[in-house]
Amino acid sequence: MTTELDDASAPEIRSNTPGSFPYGVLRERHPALIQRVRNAFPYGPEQHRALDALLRESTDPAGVMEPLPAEAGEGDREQWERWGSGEHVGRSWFDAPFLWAESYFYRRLLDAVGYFGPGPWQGVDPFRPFKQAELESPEAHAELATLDRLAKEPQETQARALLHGSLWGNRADLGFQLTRTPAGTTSSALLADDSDHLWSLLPPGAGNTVHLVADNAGRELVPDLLLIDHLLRHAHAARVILHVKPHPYYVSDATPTDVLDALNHLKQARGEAGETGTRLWQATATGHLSLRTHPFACAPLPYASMPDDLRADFATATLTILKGDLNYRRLVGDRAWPATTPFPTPTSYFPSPPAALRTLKSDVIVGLDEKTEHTLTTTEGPTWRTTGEHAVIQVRHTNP
Ligand SMILES: O=P(O)(O)OC[C@@]1(O)O[C@H](CO)[C@@H](O)[C@@H]1O
Repeated sequence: MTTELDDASAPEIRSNTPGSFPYGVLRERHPALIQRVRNAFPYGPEQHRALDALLRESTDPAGVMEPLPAEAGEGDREQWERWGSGEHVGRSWFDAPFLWAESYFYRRLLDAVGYFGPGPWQGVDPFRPFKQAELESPEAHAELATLDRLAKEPQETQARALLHGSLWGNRADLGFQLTRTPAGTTSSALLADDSDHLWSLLPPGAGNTVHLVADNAGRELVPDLLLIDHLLRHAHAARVILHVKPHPYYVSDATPTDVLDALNHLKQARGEAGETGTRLWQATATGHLSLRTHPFACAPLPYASMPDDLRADFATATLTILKGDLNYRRLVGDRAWPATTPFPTPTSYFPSPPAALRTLKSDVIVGLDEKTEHTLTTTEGPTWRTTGEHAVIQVRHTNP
């Protein structure tokens, strides 16, 4: 789905420029993450050796991507071949597309800690302690308590608050927190706000199907579930399909276990939050809310390359809500687009109207007006793209 035009006007982002955001992710964020994972589990010498090797290999600008280990199943290898391992393995981590290198890093990290087994660490999510701590944080409990007050507000106010809760929940991303400096003087701001379009696509009682492609677990997934409950309860959606990752990925990305944790967290809460948890639990039993774990959710590729079965699934949606930074990169393509590129241009291939709810945590951005881009660049320098202080709600409201 990549055209020569894309390559010329919007080259793919790579990590080979010292001082750039992607270079920092490979050189600083990944080593910090490996250290956190080591500290969180009593891994044995085998896992520590594998982590050492991955650290050396992936942070050395002269290092090359090693292949998946021999234990990786035939199916998995074939899948990674389809996703481009033949082209990138054996070459520099820094010269590969940033999206590809990052995704492969997570796949290799899971291997290093024995996630794919066999062995005692098989299936043990190396990021689970961080996700759980976040769910149990005072902030997470305080957020739930505000629901009792919100329930007394008019429905429109509730809808707006829950949409914004889901959007800004994306700031609570554990990977991002590894190297984020405390918020400065800049105030958080929505740089594009198509929320009226979003609601206009979901008239109540129209039997709408909403797909929500989740991002992080914990303090992002909980507000996502609250938004889903609102959509179902007020008939903006007759049915919601929640897409999560089939296995751990990008530190805090949500898996089915995380959905279960979040639902239990809600169900066990008092007041409105508890009632929401019970309703969502019932919605799964009746099929009004269902889960998807397509393998492509962990692919190192943009959605423009999605397989036919996933394309057919998304095509059933009245609206597909894509959460977070990584989904944004995959939706528009991880490319140095001019920031003023209209949002419908790089998303024209998507088989249903897409809505991106994203806080800005990487360089990619489209759909801004010239004045906004100019003001941000002159007042904040290039970091406005990556601090997570800004956000967008962008909707392409037409079918392809
Ligand atoms: O998708 P999310 O959770 O919003 O963000 C993922 C993220 O933290 O990971 C990448 C760097 O590691 C960046 O693209 C982005 O900031």
